[in-house]
Amino acid sequence: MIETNDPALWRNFLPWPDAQTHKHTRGRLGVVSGRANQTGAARLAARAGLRAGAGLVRIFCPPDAASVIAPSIQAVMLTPFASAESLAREVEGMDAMIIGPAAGLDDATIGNIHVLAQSGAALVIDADGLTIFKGRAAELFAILDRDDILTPHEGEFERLFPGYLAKGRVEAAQDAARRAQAVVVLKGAQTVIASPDGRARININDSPWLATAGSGDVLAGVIGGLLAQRMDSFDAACAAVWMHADAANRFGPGLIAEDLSEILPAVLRDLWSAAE
Ligand SMILES: NC(=O)C1=CN([C@@H]2O[C@H](COP(=O)(O)OP(=O)(O)OC[C@H]3O[C@@H](n4cnc5c(N)ncnc54)[C@H](O)[C@@H]3O)[C@@H](O)[C@H]2O)[C@@H](O)CC1
Ligand SMILES: Nc1ncnc2c1ncn2[C@@H]1O[C@H](COP(=O)(O)OP(=O)(O)O)[C@@H](O)[C@H]1O
Repeated sequence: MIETNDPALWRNFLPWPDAQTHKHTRGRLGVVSGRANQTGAARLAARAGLRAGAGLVRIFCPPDAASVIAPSIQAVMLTPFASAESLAREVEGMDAMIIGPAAGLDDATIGNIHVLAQSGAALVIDADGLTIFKGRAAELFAILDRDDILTPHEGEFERLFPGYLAKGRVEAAQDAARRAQAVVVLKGAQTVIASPDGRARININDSPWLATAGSGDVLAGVIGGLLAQRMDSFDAACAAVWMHADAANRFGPGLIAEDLSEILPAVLRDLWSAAE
């Protein structure tokens, strides 16, 4: 069944803090950064995750990237790691992890995804985290859980699910979610969100102003922020896609990826006011 993605479907499941909440109970989100010259994408995702309400957000970076990232973050925290084994130790206790934005197309990214899949955190896998599995997608699908989320644009989708798009975007995303046994967010005008149980929603508030570098990294961050707060993965993906597009529509001309996280509070405020 295909539904139109609408706040009425998930607004009452959005996570809000209450008097008993502290930052650790609100949800811990981690983002894996690329090397020193590729850190912007992780920073965009981390800030968006914090804005989406994760209580604590930490970037995990290769050692050479630490001195680049440290001066450009404030509330977001930073932990360098030197190997997949050390990443495995450092991410203990994380509720959700994002990997892929500018992660690097090398074996280290594959090794890092393998250890994150064992970590107990819900995963958002985007960008290089998808592309690196071109020609070996079964290896990725074998380690995913049903609460993990893949966020391909059409180019990345074709690398993991060759030929599927010939059936049309909705059927392609549904088949992909069944094949991967994970939630699939097929990005683009009218983003399709598909669950491994066959449900699918199509987003219709998309904004062409989102066609700008880094906007997908911000979407990964919003999804991760909601996941870290233990929102159901399919609903979190639907909510994040709608909120991301709503932020872009509110900003309009001149939008760059950095703007999206700054508009998010207004989007959240309206959803909070309307929650029952
Ligand atoms: N501030 C940053 O540090 C940013 C880093 N980014 C990262 O930079 C790395 C490389 O990004 P690239 O843009 O080269 O990689 P892509 O995989 O996005 O693009 C490579 C090729 O894929 C095809 N493609 C791209 N988008 C498509 C679409 N929507 N539909 C169909 N085909 C499409 C095009 O042929 C393109 O040349 C990624 O890891 C990405 O996460 C980007 O997210 C942009 C911002
Ligand atoms: N023409 C468009 N209309 C609506 N949304 C778009 C359009 N182009 C891109 N987007 C959205 O912008 C984001 C781009 O993500 P992505 O391609 O991963 O970019 P990046 O890798 O630069 O972050 C996605 O959320 C996608 O749905």
